[in-house]
Amino acid sequence: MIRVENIRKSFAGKPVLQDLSFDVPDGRITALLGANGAGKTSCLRIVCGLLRAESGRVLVGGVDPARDPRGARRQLGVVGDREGLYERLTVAEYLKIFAQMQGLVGAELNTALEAVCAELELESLWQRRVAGFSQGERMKVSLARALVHRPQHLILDEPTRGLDVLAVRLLRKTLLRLRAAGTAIVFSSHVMPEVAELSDAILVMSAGRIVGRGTPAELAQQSGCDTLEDSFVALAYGQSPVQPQGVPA
Ligand SMILES: Nc1ncnc2c1ncn2[C@@H]1O[C@H](COP(=O)(O)OP(=O)(O)OP(=O)(O)O)[C@@H](O)[C@H]1O
Repeated sequence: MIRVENIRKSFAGKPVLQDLSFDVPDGRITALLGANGAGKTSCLRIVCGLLRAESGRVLVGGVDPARDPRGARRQLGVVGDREGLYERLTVAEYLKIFAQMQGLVGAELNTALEAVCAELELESLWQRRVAGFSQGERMKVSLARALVHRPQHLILDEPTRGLDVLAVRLLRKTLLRLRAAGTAIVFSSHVMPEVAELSDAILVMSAGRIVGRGTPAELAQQSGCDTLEDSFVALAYGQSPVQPQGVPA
């Protein structure tokens, strides 16, 4: 489980996360849904230990990434907003380095590489250099890097950005398989259908705060709206749904 307790963060005196608290349980997919600049990436970077909160605490499987970044990283897979792929390496070389950095060696290393290659359908890319890969191919490699050490927790920052339908389907299939295996998954997005379809719980973020949480049905109840999009607009911006022309509000 990932636990976020009362985290605060400012940049140049401007608060971007304000007393944020939530849990991401094992075997569940949680979505951070928010407009541009709501604070999703900053929040996920703090959970990964890439950014320090000014106050509050994060626990990843009981480990605080601010105190024990290596311990937390062993339990975390991260698909970030910046890909960090090494263009000159083949997929096999690249994933081997990351698996070794996670402490895998010998037969365990080979088994992990074979498994991730098969699960993410990477066979045809395995011996190719990353330079020149499409967006979908790059996402597969990023996801493979995040999963090669079989982490208990997975964090994805806008994972479907720029992907075509087949790549989105593979990602969705992978996340559902991991959820069934008990992985705690949190992803950020502003794509409503994707969030509605994939997540067990949605955290609506606005200006660094959580302004709604629950399933799409629970958010609809909280906001008095019918659709997730209308619920989001009502909760994040305090606006009523747009009425079709000719229909009184
Ligand atoms: N390193 C930084 N220095 C200064 N300001 C920053 C920095 N990182 C983020 N911010 C600011 O913090 C706020 C939240 O940014 P963040 O990237 O967390 O939002 P987001 O919800 O992920 O947005 P998007 O959907 O556009 O990716 C924004 O106003 C952004 O400009």
